[in-house]
Amino acid sequence: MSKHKLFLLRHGEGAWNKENRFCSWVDQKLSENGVKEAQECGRLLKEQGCKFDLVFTSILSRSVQTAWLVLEAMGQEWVPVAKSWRLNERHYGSLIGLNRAEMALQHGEEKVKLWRRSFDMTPPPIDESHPYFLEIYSDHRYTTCDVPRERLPRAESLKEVLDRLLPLWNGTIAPEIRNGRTVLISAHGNSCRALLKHLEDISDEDIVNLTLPTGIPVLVELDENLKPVKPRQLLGDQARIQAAIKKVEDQGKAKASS
Ligand SMILES: O=C(O)[C@@H](CO)OP(=O)(O)O
Repeated sequence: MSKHKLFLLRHGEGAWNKENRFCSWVDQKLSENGVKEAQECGRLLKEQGCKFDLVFTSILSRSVQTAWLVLEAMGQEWVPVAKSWRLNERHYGSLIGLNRAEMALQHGEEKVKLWRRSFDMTPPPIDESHPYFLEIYSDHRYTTCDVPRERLPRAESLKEVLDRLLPLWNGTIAPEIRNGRTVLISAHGNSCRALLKHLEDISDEDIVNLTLPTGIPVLVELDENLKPVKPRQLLGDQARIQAAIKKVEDQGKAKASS
């Protein structure tokens, strides 16, 4: 029997989702469309009568901004929000800033799909010569993490995302849920995929086929052991959701940028 409701949310569209560049740890804000998606999500959750006790976000602005907009649209601005780098988007290493469609042209769509969606492939690490290295590692936010800056990742597979996310899940989020709190996690495509893999025990092979659209709340109903009692539900208009998933998948199709 369902005992707990957990809501996962990939932030609304960011400026680089639109430009089709790997964004990862670069701190892009939401696009105009992303703002609308987050507000729409809040309206939908309000309509469904959701009441949150606690929200978790990453320390990237697009996930924080999404949480604010959702809570504002729900009239639940008072709900406490906790932030952790452990919910950040996957670190895409030296791929950060590159255009996915151009990468598919150069390396093939299969390779880009593996980089984007496989469980244990780590992209080449970022180094000091990378155009976004300084912007990321000199940012004050990374001095506030529970690991020293030198030990923060330089690239991550989905498996490594799950490894850094699990201490937050097991140590903080899961106990709150067990205590009866209704939690919203406003995070990123790959941090949500990693958590879903863990909760639903998705195999390394099958996780390749899980893509999450921006701004669509995912409801996971859990039993007292925090095991899902039914398939996850992506809330909203199902035709729109399928189109939004296809849009994200198509970002990896080969195309020269104009
Ligand atoms: O750019 C990123 O960091 C992520 C999410 O936007 O990209 P992808 O969908 O390719 O994993």
